[in-house]
Amino acid sequence: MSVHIADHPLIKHKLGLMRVKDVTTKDFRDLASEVARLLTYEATKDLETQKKVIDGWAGPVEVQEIKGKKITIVPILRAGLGMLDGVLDMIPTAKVSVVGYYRNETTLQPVEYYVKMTSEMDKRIALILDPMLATGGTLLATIETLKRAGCQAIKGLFLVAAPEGLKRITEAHPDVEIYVASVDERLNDIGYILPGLGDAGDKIFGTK
Ligand SMILES: O=P(O)(O)OC[C@H]1O[C@H](OP(=O)(O)OP(=O)(O)O)[C@H](O)[C@@H]1O
Ligand SMILES: O=c1cc[nH]c(=O)[nH]1
Ligand SMILES: [Mg+2]
Repeated sequence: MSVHIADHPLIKHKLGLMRVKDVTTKDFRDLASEVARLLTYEATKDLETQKKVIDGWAGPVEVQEIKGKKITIVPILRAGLGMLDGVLDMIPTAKVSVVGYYRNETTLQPVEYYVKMTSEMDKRIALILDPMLATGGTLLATIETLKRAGCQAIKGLFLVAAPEGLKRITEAHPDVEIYVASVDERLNDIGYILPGLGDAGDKIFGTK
């Protein structure tokens, strides 16, 4: 399955708090980070582990360690930065590959303004972070950039997605695994998700 809708009570509760009209910047930021942490737990459930023997306090002991591909976290500027701390709390050794897109307000097309990836993208699992998956244009552009860099294993973590954007992504890239706290009702006529969160970037950075 490529779309995983979170079914955890803590995620539902925290997302509900983020939807409050007058939520403060601090609360929105804290909650974005907390939900990102919980989504990371969901998105890493299928990582393989391998056994190894270490020196424990009472002698040799068999433990498990993560095996295989290393992770690179890919926050999409700017709003994706609001999820980065939460994900790094869970995967502190991950390399971070940053991509920057803003959505043209009239055409809703993504405009790329920054890309800085870590080395050996072909050997890594990419974990894309963005609070919002609306028309899907930004995610589509990000996936294409990652695939061009050789990345073969891609997952994306989102707080809220619109059905229209999800359909677009799953049709174009069925191999990409999407983890989302909520799939909302629809897009409005200016490309915002309803009921959604409003402008997530502005809420995280306190702009507007
Ligand atoms: O699915 P789409 O229709 O492409 O829309 C989603 C994008 O829009 C928002 O970014 P925005 O352009 O507002 O930039 P920002 O993060 O700098 O606020 C959001 O954080 C996504 O990146
Ligand atoms: O609802 C939306 C859609 C795009 N970007 C946002 O921040 N919110
Ligand atoms: Mg924005």
